Amino acid sequence: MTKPQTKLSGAASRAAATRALHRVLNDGESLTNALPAETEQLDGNDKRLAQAICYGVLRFLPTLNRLVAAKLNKPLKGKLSILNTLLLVGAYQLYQLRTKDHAAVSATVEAAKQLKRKNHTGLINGILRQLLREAPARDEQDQRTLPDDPLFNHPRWFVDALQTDYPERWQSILTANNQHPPMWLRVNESRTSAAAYQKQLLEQEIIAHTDHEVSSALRLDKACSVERLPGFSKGDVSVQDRSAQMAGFFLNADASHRVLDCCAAPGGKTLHLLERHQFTTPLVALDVDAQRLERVRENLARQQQPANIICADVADLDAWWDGKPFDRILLDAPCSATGVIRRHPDIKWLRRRTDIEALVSLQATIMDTIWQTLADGGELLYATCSVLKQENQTQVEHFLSRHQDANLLPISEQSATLQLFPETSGGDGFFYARLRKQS
Ligand SMILES: C[S@@+](CC[C@H](N)C(=O)[O-])C[C@H]1O[C@@H](n2cnc3c(N)ncnc32)[C@H](O)[C@@H]1O
Repeated sequence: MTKPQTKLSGAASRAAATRALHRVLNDGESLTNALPAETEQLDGNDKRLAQAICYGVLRFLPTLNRLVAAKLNKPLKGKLSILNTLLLVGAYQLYQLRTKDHAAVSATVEAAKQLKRKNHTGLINGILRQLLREAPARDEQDQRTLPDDPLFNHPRWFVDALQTDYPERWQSILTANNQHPPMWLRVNESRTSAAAYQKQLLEQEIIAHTDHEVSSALRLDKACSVERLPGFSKGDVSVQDRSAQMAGFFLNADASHRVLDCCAAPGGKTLHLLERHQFTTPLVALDVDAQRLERVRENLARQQQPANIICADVADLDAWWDGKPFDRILLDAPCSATGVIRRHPDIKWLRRRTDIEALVSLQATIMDTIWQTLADGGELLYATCSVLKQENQTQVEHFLSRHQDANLLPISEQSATLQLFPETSGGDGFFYARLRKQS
């Protein structure tokens, strides 16, 4: 006889979350890959629960690790390390989810069986019950406050880097990184306005807010599935953070320009450019990653937009460039992604200090190479979703010192370049610099 569905599915979501987290924490895989692979078989609610658990555990990993480690006689290592991950999953639920305590404990114990650790259900049950006994009372939001972490649940190297770069605001950046990001939409302004689409959303009982700076942006009060968004399938609207939407405006393109988007996948910014301009010469969307380029193709098909898609290493000009200069180049560079930790908390544990040096060097190589393909008088928009100066201001300063024919064009009347932080605008951490080639 099959067991009652509720019990089984509750355990399945905890087991799936544990496996996905284990792939991230032990195998170094990204959550973007691991989570869909592990939750494929789950229904909608269980998928959402597994996702919430994974994000939460990654946001508060050091704190949860400490809570669990204090209850273990010896660390759970090697083949038993999956049990440690399961305990993190259990501890997170007890502190931060509204699930009834007994349900959270029993579903997590049941998950141990699904993870083929039947012999350890007693251990899991005992530790979770100990944690529960010692946990503080639930607050008005029905949550328990997790103990503070001196590094705000971030790796030491990153905290050090932020303290150096931003002595005034490093703490608020770290705090913001552990919060849920809002869902932002980009309205296709060639078809409708953000204000008009906001009204359409309201008819579906979806509350959205316009943005004082980014005309295409709408922030949703509550995230929802894209199927609920009117006109999503035909490209009336896309999901894109407000900071990322700025690229489409800062590139300063017009329809007569020959445009290169040289790190284009998965195509969010390419599409925005195509929505904004009916280019007479097809925009070139290039990326080195063939799989990610498939996403560009899908996105273009959804919007029925044309582009010249090229799979190549942008630094290998012989492989892809026809020698015709570009008037505008968007370089949305490969970067540490430290500005989008809210959306990808796994970045905190996957990224290493040494990766930054390698990324800075790759960015410089790409910038130097594509500068050759820019027309005299043309403009390059350099963008990253990083908050580290090395990849941003310092990178641009070094570029300017290497290229006497490059001038920095101010982003606004107030600032030469723009560094956005996750805590200020409700958008992600992003950096923009506009560079013009002398004619
Ligand atoms: C920040 S992502 C781009 C996001 C994209 N612009 C968007 O808005 O959807 C950086 C991209 O750079 C690509 N990339 C990294 N090294 C590259 C290289 N040498 N040549 C071309 N693309 C590269 C990666 O595959 C990745 O898709």
